[in-house]
Amino acid sequence: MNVGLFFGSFNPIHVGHLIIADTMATSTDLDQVWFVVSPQNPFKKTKSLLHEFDRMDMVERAIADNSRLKATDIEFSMPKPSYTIDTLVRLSEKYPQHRFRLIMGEDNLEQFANWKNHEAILEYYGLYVYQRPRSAESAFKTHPNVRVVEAPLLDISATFIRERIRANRSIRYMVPDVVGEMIERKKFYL
Ligand SMILES: Nc1ncnc2c1ncn2[C@@H]1O[C@H](COP(=O)(O)OP(=O)(O)OP(=O)(O)O)[C@@H](O)[C@H]1O
Ligand SMILES: O=C(O)c1ccc[n+]([C@@H]2O[C@H](COP(=O)([O-])O)[C@@H](O)[C@H]2O)c1
Repeated sequence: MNVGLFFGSFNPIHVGHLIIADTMATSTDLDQVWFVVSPQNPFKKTKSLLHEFDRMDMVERAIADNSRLKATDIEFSMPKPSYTIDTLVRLSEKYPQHRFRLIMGEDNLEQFANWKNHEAILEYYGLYVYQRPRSAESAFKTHPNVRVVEAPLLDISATFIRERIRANRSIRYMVPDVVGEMIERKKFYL
């Protein structure tokens, strides 16, 4: 199977993430998209970052009814901070039957040259890039293993959602109902 990997904190997962993942899974040769939930980075501890198990739980609930979307907690047991190339290698060892690619917003291409072994990521895995509202042109877009995929632009972020919750404002339609209910029940981000 061709599997696209979508990395993130998902604090919480929102419609911006879900629409990209579903668009990638249904308009390319990717058979599935897996959300790779990043653990708490020991160097980047922020008060609003929920425990990794709670973020994973929200992702799993959000995608439960979509057979093309999956989630993995593989980085929870890896040395922190986890480098993307190490996770790609680990996943390829664990699932030799799958071919993994990296899904990335155009904005992340700006820093991509500084990533650990980014040449190996390009050569052995490849990138599926989607447009973002604000991002500069990147030379990586013309690389033979970089594919630009058309997807809707949704200018929404987990930061914006957390701010709305703290201000007691509605986040309806910004996250799936099951995620909104869990956030409310567990009093997350208040
Ligand atoms: N609205 C969106 N549309 C497309 N991609 C997004 C959107 N929001 C975030 N992403 C991308 O999804 C990946 C995971 O995102 P992340 O979990 O950091 O969410 P976030 O909404 O950017 O969070 P935060 O606001 O807390 O930084 C990142 O590569 C990020 O660039
Ligand atoms: O592997 C790397 O060198 C690397 C460097 C910076 C970022 N990343 C990955 O890119 C994603 C977004 O990172 P950040 O720092 O913008 O939250 C996240 O999944 C990181 O693991 C990866």
